[in-house]
Amino acid sequence: MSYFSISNVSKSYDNQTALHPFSLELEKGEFLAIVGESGSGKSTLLRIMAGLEVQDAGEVFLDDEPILNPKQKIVSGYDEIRLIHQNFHLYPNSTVAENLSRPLLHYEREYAKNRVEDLLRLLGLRDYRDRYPYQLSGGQKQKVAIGKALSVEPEIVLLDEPFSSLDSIQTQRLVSEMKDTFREMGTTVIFVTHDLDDALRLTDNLIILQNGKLVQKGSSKELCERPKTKYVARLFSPINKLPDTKNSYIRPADLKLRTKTGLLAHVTDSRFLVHFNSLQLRLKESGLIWEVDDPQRKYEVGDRVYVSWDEVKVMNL
Ligand SMILES: Nc1ncnc2c1ncn2[C@@H]1O[C@H](COP(=O)(O)OP(=O)(O)OP(=O)(O)O)[C@@H](O)[C@H]1O
Repeated sequence: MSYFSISNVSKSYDNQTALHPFSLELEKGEFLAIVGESGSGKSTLLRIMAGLEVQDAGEVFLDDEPILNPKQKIVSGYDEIRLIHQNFHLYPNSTVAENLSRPLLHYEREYAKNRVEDLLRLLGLRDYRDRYPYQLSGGQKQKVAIGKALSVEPEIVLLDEPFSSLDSIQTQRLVSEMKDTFREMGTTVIFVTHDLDDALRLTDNLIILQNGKLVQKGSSKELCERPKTKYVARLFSPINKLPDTKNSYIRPADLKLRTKTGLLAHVTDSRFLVHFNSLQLRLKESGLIWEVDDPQRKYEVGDRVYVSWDEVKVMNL
């Protein structure tokens, strides 16, 4: 059996299925991101993994030991598996160093002291050790919250959208810093998020969850090039339906714009984006509206263009 193993775990609330039978095997030190829209069952799954939620069926094992749920264990949860979410709690009247040492009250004093020093170094918070939470930025507060969870040296860290209160630049920086910290500690990490970009900053090992079901597992390249469903395909870009087909689609970046040969269309809208212009086209014959990338910024609203593509780029979903 793998280091962390989830076997056919499922859960319903009031006869509504939140999680269909879900299985997963992770090795020690592995990083995994679970991506899914709101309500797809991500938090339910993490809470079951952490022993904080009673599942209807299935089992979770860490190092061959069963993780017991709140019905089976008096004090629910485990020091070895820490769940970190957005609504972090810091002690407002305690400094950064005191916040980090609070979970270590029952540990030997010397050990606790060294552990806090290690965490301050790992998290780049040494200059802030004597500050109070109100004197910190949102990103620094979140780092202290993550540090609190890491103080007891968990084997597994479950991140439940912990960065959603931060802006995207803070999130990018924090995710890459945390990645180094987790690597240095050898921690196994599962990160759930609705944002594929955030997920990819941590790892390329992805699971896509939709309506409580695992729809696809793989690297970003595999999921982008061979998505199994429209939902997976749309995580990477909009998709355009080919005329006169039932389920064939093409991505805006895979379309070529020409002044001759192809499907005739008119440019109805153009947006200037960082790396290309995003055009909206109306196809003459079918009337379909398509999105097309124009990396050369060549076309303008009202232009006539011809669109073509490579058959290998067509996705049948
Ligand atoms: N305690 C509960 N009682 C009843 N229904 C619940 C409960 N917790 C979750 N659900 C339902 O289960 C489904 C999955 O919820 P869950 O919170 O796991 O999804 P999620 O992917 O984490 O969503 P979000 O990203 O919005 O947090 C949702 O339909 C939700 O309404």
